[in-house]
Amino acid sequence: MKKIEHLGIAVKNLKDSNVLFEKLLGEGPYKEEEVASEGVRTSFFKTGPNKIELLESLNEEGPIAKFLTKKGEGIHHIAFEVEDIIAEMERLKKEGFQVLGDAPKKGADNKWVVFVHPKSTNGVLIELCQEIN
Ligand SMILES: CC[C@@H](C(=O)O)C(=O)SCCNC(=O)CCNC(=O)[C@H](O)C(C)(C)COP(=O)(O)OP(=O)(O)OC[C@H]1O[C@@H](n2cnc3c(N)ncnc32)[C@H](O)[C@@H]1OP(=O)(O)O
Ligand SMILES: [Co+2]
Repeated sequence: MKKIEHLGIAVKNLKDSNVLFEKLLGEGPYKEEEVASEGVRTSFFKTGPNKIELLESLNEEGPIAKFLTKKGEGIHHIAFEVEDIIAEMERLKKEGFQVLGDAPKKGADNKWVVFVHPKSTNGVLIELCQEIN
């Protein structure tokens, strides 16, 4: 794994949280993007070399809506950038992690993404991502 690519934070209201994080970080989001396949609207902030992804649910059944109901707002996942997402999926499966799905999906910010179930990673949802060329 190359580095932590972003931290994902589940929020109830993206507009309100954009204002809050702009106050916190001193700079507004550099982009907003809807990812219909995940049922989310996202905004991205830069903090030095690091990124924060805020996630608002577009529906009442998706992963962010469920997370907000069960746990409330807060850190939802850690995303790691990888060189070869397919190879990394296979490596993690062999190590006994529960990789979700058979193939990477198109995520936000021009990335292929795949997730690892939090039940197999000490309660932390992990995202692997690779830049789409
Ligand atoms: C914008 C695209 C992309 C990007 O480019 O960056 C994103 O970041 S999208 C982010 C949103 N998408 C996802 O989270 C997809 C992956 N998640 C899933 O597939 C599901 O959420 C899940 C992890 C498989 C859980 O789904 P499910 O079993 O249907 O729902 P439950 O809500 O009942 O959860 C079961 C169990 O797991 C706990 N849980 C769920 N989410 C998390 C989490 N983020 N962190 C820690 N724990 C989590 C949940 O609390 C339940 O626990 P128990 O109640 O103890 O059973
Ligand atoms: Co993410």
